[in-house]
Amino acid sequence: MSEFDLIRDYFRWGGSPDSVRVGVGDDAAILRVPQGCELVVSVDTFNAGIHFPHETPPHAIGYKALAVNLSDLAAMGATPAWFTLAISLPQADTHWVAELARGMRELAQQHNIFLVGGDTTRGALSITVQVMGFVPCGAGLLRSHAQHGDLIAVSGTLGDAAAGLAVVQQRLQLPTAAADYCVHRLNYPTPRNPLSDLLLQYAHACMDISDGLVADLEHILRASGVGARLDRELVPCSAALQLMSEAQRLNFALSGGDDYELLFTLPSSALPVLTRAAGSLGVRITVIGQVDEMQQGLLINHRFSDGRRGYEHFSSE
Ligand SMILES: Nc1ncnc2c1ncn2[C@@H]1O[C@H](COP(=O)(O)OP(=O)(O)OP(=O)(O)O)[C@@H](O)[C@H]1O
Ligand SMILES: Cc1ncc(C[n+]2csc(CCOP(=O)(O)O)c2C)c(N)n1
Ligand SMILES: [Mg+2]
Repeated sequence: MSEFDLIRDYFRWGGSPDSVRVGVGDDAAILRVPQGCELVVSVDTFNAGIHFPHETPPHAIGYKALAVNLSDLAAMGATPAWFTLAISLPQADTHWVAELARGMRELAQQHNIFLVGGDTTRGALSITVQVMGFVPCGAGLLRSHAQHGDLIAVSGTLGDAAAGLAVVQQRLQLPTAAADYCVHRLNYPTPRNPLSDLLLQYAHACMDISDGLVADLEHILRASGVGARLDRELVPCSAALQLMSEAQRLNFALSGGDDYELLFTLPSSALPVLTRAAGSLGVRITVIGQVDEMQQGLLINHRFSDGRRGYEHFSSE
C-alpha cells in the first residue's frame, strides 16, 4: 500500500467544516479564522518508547497523540478548530493505521476538531500533531498571569497515568480493577476542553500538567514572578492511588506526569461559582495551595521544593 493510499483511506475525512477552504490534498491547507479571534497554535511529538510504551494499542496511540494537543488548547482557553498530523511508520500496516486513525477520529469528533493536512513517511514510529484553535482577541490564558493571593487549583485527579505506566512496565502491582483504571488513564487522558470557557472567565493563569504537578507549577510561578505554598494532603488522588503507601502515591501525583489535567490560579472569590459550574460539567476542581507574598519559590508543606521534580527528556545526559 502506498503513502497516497494510506492518506486516501484513513486521513481524508469527509464532512469538512465551512472554516476549511482547502484541506487534505493540496500543498497546504487554507483556513478561515473567525472575525474578532486570534489563532492559537501548539505542536507535540509522540515517540514510541519515549511517550508511550511500544506495546500500546494503535487506537490509544491515535487518541492520546491528539488528546495531549487538545489539552494544550484547553490550557490556553482556546476553542479547537483544526489539526495537522505528521506520521512516521516503520511499515505500511493497514490494520495498525486504521486503528490509529479510528482512535484519533473518535476524539476529534467529540471535540469538533478537523484534520486538515499532514505528512506520511517511513521511519521510526513517531506521531506529531499540531493543533489550531482560536480565542477572542486578547483573551488567551497565559502561564504568566498568576497574582498574589490567588488560589491554586487542579482538575480531576493526579498520578493515575504515572501509576499506569509503572503497571505496564511491571514496576508496580495493583489489584486488577485499579491497575486497569490507571492504565486506561495513561492511554486515554481526558483533555479538559469543556472547562475552557469557564477558565477564560475566572482563571488568572493556566497550563496543563504534562511533566508533573510540581515541575509544571514552577513554570507558572517563574513566568508570573510569584511564589506559592502547596499542601500535599490536598492533592486529589483516585481510589486506585489510595491503595498505595503515602510516599508512593505522592511520588506519582506530584511528579509522575502524563496527567493532562489543568493547573490554574484564580481569585478566591471565583472559587464557588467555578467549582459548581465545573461540577455540572462532570469535572472536579480541587484547591491545592495558594500564591503567597513571596516573589519566588515553592513551599511544599513548609519545605522548599528542590525544583527538579518532573519528567525531563535529557535528564540522564
Ligand atoms: N524546538 C522548539 N522550537 C521552538 N519553540 C519550542 C521548541 N520546543 C519547545 N518550544 C516552545 O517552548 C515552550 C515549552 O515547550 P514544552 O514542550 O516544554 O512545553 P509544553 O508544550 O507546554 O508541554 P508539553 O509538550 O509537555 O505539552 C513552548 O512555548 C514551546 O512552543
Ligand atoms: C514509555 C514511556 N516512558 C515515559 C513516559 C512518561 N512521559 C514521557 S514524556 C512525558 C512528559 C510529557 O512529554 P513532552 O514534554 O514531550 O510533551 C512523560 C511524563 C511515557 N508516557 N511512556
Ligand atoms: Mg511541548
